[in-house]
Amino acid sequence: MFVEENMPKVAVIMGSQSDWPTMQETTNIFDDLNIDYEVHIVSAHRTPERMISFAQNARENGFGIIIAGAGGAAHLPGMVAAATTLPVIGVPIQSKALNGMDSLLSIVQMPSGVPVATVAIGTAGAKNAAYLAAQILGVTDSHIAQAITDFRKQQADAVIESEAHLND
Ligand SMILES: Nc1c(C(=O)O)ncn1[C@@H]1O[C@H](COP(=O)(O)O)[C@@H](O)[C@H]1O
Repeated sequence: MFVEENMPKVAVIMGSQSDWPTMQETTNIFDDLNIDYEVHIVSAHRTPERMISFAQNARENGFGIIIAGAGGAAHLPGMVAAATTLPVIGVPIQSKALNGMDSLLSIVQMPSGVPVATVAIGTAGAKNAAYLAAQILGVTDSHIAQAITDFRKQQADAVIESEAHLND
């Protein structure tokens, strides 16, 4: 695995272990793109001191971006964003009761001055959180930028390929 010297890690955090099947979609992409990350369970509600300590120390612990997944009353991404100036990407987990609309609205409507870059509900959002983080890292890391360019090409080729089969 190639990791550029001093490249910041991405923190992938989630409110509960039950969010892992969704957030694993994020880390699978980091594995494919050779991006360094750590996974932690941190909850604004259940482990508030741990959340504040995690967010306040994230930069000195080598993180450059935080991806936070949470469901229901999804306060984690916004509260982490309040306690750090690192960019925070919020992933609304698809909750059972309200299908993730609760998660989405809890994450997306931040007051001005404390942004959370909010992606779509569920696994599509978890994947896009990884691509967005990679694109941000790619601003200063040419290897990651190239990996994204290669991925986009494969994606486009797959679309063309899928069309070809329609006419078999
Ligand atoms: N939204 C939050 C926060 C938080 O925002 O701090 N902590 C846990 N949770 C969410 O509660 C849901 C149910 O959790 P359990 O399955 O553990 O009961 C999860 O989707 C989690 O993200």
